[in-house]
Amino acid sequence: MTAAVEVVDLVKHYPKSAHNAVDGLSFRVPPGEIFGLLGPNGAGKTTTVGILTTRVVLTSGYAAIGGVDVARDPVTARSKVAVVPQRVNLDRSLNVRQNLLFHASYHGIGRTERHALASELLERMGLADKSRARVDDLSGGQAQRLMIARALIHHPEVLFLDEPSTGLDPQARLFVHDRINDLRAEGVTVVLTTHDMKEAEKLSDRVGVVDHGRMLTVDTPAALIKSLPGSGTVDTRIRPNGADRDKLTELLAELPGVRRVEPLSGPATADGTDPEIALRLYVDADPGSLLGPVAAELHEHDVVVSDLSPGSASLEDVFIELTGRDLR
Ligand SMILES: Nc1ncnc2c1ncn2[C@@H]1O[C@H](COP(=O)(O)OP(=O)(O)OP(=O)(O)O)[C@@H](O)[C@H]1O
Repeated sequence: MTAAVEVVDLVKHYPKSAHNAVDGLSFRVPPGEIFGLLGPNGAGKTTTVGILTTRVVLTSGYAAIGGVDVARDPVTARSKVAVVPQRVNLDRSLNVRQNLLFHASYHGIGRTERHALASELLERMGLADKSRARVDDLSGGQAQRLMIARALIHHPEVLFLDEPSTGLDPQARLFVHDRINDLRAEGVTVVLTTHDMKEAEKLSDRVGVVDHGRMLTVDTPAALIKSLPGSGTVDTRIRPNGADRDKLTELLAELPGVRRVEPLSGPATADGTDPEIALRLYVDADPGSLLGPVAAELHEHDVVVSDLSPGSASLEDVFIELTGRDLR
């Protein structure tokens, strides 16, 4: 089956740059998949999306949309893609509906069809009553929904969404997530770039983690989490009661089945002398089976335990494990 997106040994070198922004990147997205393209700041995601949407010229390698080579036939490739950027780039001189009509006419859609499509998309994006509103009068969430409507008007095969819910309130975010899931049902391929690991985990069929212009791993969020050493967790909130915190952390880390222990942020007491602390234990064993031994160890050192709960690692843990904690 022809891939919706195919990238092979892709390289992008910006002039005067000391290193390649994209440095031998390869991945494949089958039609109808929601693919999360993840990576730290500067990893090369925007550049890759820029190449796939024909806004950036590749240095070497191959990039194709629905089998169309973006370097050889950018016009056809462009007709198959749509982009929803992070920043609002609507035409402020046009009203809401006109933004859609103008975009449809740019893509050669006839008058009757473009009016019907505009009405349908405004309805679907919850903007029917904003049809004549000025772009400047839209909220952030409404502008985002209008950009998604605009992106969909020429029936793209692949939709690139850049940080789709940054700055949206929970209601608007859920609405956008539901619409993205609708696209999956309709067979539209979605490439999602986001720094929100919860969003990526929730929406993506598979994710690819990029760093320094290279693909580190590609798999389903569940498989990536499962592959993480210590993919189970035990969270505990304790008051050390005078016990040495570093020593406690060491003792917990030495329990059989515990791989490592990390502090989670937690509230401190007013005087700061004996603050309550929250720790996360990453465990190889079944997290439930460790609750007893952890409680016993803490009890032995007179520590007050206010919470002890089993859980599982998250996509964020996978991301940090792969790309490290250093700021970029
Ligand atoms: N127009 C440009 N000219 C020169 N260097 C660039 C240009 N655009 C990006 N870069 C560099 O290329 C590298 C990759 O940047 P890119 O924007 O693709 O990363 P990103 O993963 O999208 O980052 P972010 O998550 O911050 O958006 C970075 O080192 C960046 O500084």
